[in-house]
Amino acid sequence: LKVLVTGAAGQIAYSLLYSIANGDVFGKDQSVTLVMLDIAPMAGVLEGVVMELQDCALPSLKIALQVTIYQQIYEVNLTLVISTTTVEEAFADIDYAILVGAMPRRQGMERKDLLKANAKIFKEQGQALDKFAKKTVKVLVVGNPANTNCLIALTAAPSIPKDNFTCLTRLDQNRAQSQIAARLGVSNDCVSNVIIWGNHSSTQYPDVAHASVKCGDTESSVVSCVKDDNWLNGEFITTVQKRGGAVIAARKLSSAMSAAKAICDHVRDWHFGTKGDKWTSMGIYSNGSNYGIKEGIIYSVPVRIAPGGAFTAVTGLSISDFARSKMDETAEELFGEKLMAMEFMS
Ligand SMILES: NC(=O)c1ccc[n+]([C@@H]2O[C@H](COP(=O)([O-])OP(=O)(O)OC[C@H]3O[C@@H](n4cnc5c(N)ncnc54)[C@H](O)[C@@H]3O)[C@@H](O)[C@H]2O)c1
Ligand SMILES: O=C(O)C[C@H](O)C(=O)O
Repeated sequence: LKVLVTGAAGQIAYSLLYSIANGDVFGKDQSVTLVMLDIAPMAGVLEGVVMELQDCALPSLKIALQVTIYQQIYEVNLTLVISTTTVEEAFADIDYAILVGAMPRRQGMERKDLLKANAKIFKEQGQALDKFAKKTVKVLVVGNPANTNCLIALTAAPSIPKDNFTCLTRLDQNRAQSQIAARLGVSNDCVSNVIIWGNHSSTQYPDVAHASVKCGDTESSVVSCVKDDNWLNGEFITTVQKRGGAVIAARKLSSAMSAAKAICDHVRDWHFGTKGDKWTSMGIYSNGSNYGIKEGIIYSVPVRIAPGGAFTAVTGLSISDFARSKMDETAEELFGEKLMAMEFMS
């Protein structure tokens, strides 16, 4: 497997690269060529990250480690990591593109305020995917605003199927799941089937109407266990919607460790599939057939994934009037971002 991580000298990648190299995403027995891309001024930092990866002396490594910085090649553990500063090299024949590289927001900004700065990165990288990547490449867009950047990349890569493009809302799902687990005093893995609808923004709708919690052998609905609709329809939703901002206010930097963990969860599920009747949320291209969401945006919905990566949106879930209005509000924001992106691109 050839796996590209962009923004490889940045703070999310600092956690993410370790997990991939350690076999936590594709398995310990899968050999992976890890391609690390950052912009030329970051080549020195990238070199330091590669040194650290080498110094981890990871035991299970079938991961390819070949390092090419300034034309130097280091061989590590008889395997190869390629680190590069050119887009052509980075995107050649890749199986996964994890597109992290982009400007993060600072305190007081909304994620869509980054569109002007980041849109052109995703146009260029969409074009590179179109030209150099395998046509089966699976693309995960993380850089914000993630949904609209994903749409920009997809539009610039017409030779790659639309279903190969996703954006990250797993961090929101993990946040929602952990809020519920904490409220009920259970461990996080007891809670399942939380849904994130729509945009990775403060209009997203974290929905627990179909979520369940497992205590021992019994599985019950989250709504019946929490027994507090005011909290579920109020503070719970706003906490999840605003969590990214709260982390920025506290850390003066946007989330990185939890973002890297969510990327690993997203890619692992996309690679190996979801289990049984469980689902997960991902931003996917809306073709107009799911839950009345119009065509032409990247909108987060629950999906089930087959081993190997084919996913289908979960259909037939009942949608309350409250949910309907939240789902429409976040779709509307995405159509607004799409218009803005088109202006910046023209
Ligand atoms: N979707 C999510 O859940 C989620 C979560 C956290 C952060 N993010 C977003 O992820 C992005 C990265 O966050 P970070 O904290 O790692 O930022 P960072 O500033 O620490 O790192 C970003 C890296 O990207 C590099 N970069 C910039 N332009 C590039 C290009 N054209 N090609 C390759 N690399 C490029 C920068 O040089 C830098 O090293 C931000 O946009 C942030 O808002 C999204
Ligand atoms: O909030 C941000 O800007 C970073 C990231 O999207 C997050 O949700 O933590």
